Amino acid sequence: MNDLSVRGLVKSHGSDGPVLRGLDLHAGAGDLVAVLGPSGCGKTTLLRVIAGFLRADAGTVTVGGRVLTAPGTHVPPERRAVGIVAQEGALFPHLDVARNVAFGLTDLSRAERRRRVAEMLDLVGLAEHGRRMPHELSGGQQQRVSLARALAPRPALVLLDEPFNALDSSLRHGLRADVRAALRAGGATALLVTHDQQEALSVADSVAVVRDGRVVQQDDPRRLYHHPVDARVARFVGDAVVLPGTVEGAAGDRAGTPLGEIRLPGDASAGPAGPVGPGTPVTVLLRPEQLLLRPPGTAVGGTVEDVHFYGHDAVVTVRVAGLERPVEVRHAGAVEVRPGDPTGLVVTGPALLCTPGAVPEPSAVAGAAR
Ligand SMILES: Nc1ncnc2c1ncn2[C@@H]1O[C@H](COP(=O)(O)OP(=O)(O)OP(=O)(O)O)[C@@H](O)[C@H]1O
Repeated sequence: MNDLSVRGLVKSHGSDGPVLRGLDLHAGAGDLVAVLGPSGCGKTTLLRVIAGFLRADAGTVTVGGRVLTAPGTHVPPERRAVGIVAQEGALFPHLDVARNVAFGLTDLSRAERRRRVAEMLDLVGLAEHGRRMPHELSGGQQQRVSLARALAPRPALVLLDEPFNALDSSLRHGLRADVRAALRAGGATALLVTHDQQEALSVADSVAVVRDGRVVQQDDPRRLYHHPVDARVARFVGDAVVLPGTVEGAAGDRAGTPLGEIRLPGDASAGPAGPVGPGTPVTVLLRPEQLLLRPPGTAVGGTVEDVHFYGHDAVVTVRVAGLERPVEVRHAGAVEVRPGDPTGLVVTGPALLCTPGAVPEPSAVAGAAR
């Protein structure tokens, strides 16, 4: 079984401090794991170490129990059985599509090679394009060929480095789903590097969030979104509404906030600063979709400041007494309110996170910067 295990990986480029600082990551056999992190956090460095293009300073990489990188061990890239899909396809421009896909199939007979190429082109929906040259293909088609080429030699692991980056958003959406389906059908374990959280959440079986050269949380997409380990992860994988609050109730399981009383998540009473008792100031995070508009006078009152219509939904910003900045409400369906209208607001479900202490500046952030 081709599971990938990365343990304690350390890597510096030259004399600068390490880019990878003891990174741990796991991908089950056949899983697609997204590596998500901001630009410069070390995602490409991680892929290059796993592919064997870079030597690690410390740590191990194993695939299916086979040690590829470890102290004193460095299997060369061509012997790792790792397929790579680069940012812009990187097809050989002088070879047609079929020859590009056949490139790594040197061990097969001519007939077997032809069969495998046809199978791979079929898998990525390009069965009729074998004789085309790369420059005769769209960007999305080139990425499909690149995936077919990577999968053709039946690699144990496929590494995809921001493969949809150069494509426009309508194309990205369709290609993501096709790539995911092709990877599943091909049965390879895959690591997809991206800085796009929607991409990570929508295609991956699990998402590893990288920060400062380490994986700070690896979880399935739903758990990551609903149970982030800290506020930075919460705000990196989605928009957040940040509110000041005060713990209430003998059990310390609720917080009073300018948006009313909010239930705290299960483990909130033992935050990083220790047990949080009644009266303690806290910072409460919600997802914008937890806020609902209600008729004025029936809930916490506010004033509509702005309405941004996006077709499938609208974002309504509402000013509420006690909050320095307006909150954003994601509203599905017809939007009846206009700037200046009074409105009511309710919070559904428990807080996403609760941390002891006052809200860091700015004090109410909706759609936090990533
Ligand atoms: N060959 C190199 N020599 C020196 N520094 C490097 C080298 N390659 C990368 N770096 C540095 O290492 C850090 C991590 O780079 P890396 O490309 O791994 O990040 P990334 O997360 O993939 O970024 P991006 O999303 O922008 O591609 C950056 O600060 C980068 O400048």
